[in-house]
Amino acid sequence: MIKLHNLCMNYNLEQAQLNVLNDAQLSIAEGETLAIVGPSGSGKTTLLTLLAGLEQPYSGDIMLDGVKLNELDVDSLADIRRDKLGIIFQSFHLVQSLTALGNVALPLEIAGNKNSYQLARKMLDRVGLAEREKHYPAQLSGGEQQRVAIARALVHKPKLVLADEPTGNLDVATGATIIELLFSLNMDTGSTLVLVTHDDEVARRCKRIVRLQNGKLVEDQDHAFSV
Ligand SMILES: Nc1ncnc2c1ncn2[C@@H]1O[C@H](COP(=O)(O)OP(=O)(O)OP(=O)(O)O)[C@@H](O)[C@H]1O
Repeated sequence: MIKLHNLCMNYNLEQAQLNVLNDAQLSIAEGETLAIVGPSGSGKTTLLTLLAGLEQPYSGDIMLDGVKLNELDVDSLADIRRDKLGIIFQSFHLVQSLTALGNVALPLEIAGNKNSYQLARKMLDRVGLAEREKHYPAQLSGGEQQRVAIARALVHKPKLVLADEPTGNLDVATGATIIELLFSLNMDTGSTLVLVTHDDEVARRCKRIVRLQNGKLVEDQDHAFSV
């Protein structure tokens, strides 16, 4: 489903170049759950941004279902995001002027789905927020906002879900609930899940763990998937 081939990503600093990814290789099969771990600044978010087609690599290929994202223009990348991707960020990224229901319905509205509000309502119910559909993000707690964000990311049943530190802004107990919800919904939809995390326990919930080390992706061979 996903194949990274000789992926390189550099950022230009004032006097030098920062090589964040250096010939990184990775294959992810359909339906897999994969955690990306590594020290702060190792390039985890950069990698997720590339997988989402939000940035272009310096060189190398990012293939999603056989299509090279690095050869597409911004409009085609936006189409792929709309049709195939669900993205969950650490800081929720909800639209503040829309209600919880409006936020969840948004991806379906954009795709022209005629049942968008009906499906969004069902999804809000699934994340336990049916009673809060008319509330705006500012009226919800961090954990509730992240539940809305997860509902929004999954409502159109994307093939690929990308989550960047989804519990990073939440307390431990709320974070654990959010992770349970994310894995349970992911199991329902059968989507591929790529998750960036600093939390070993969260990483161990995934079928595979891949470590970013000096710009390369190294599979954690000791990780025995036991869920
Ligand atoms: N737009 C940018 N311009 C210049 N440097 C950048 C840019 N984006 C990221 N970087 C640098 O690239 C490196 C990798 O950043 P990235 O955010 O991908 O790391 P990370 O592993 O996700 O870190 P953390 O765990 O702290 O979130 C860092 O040194 C960062 O400062």
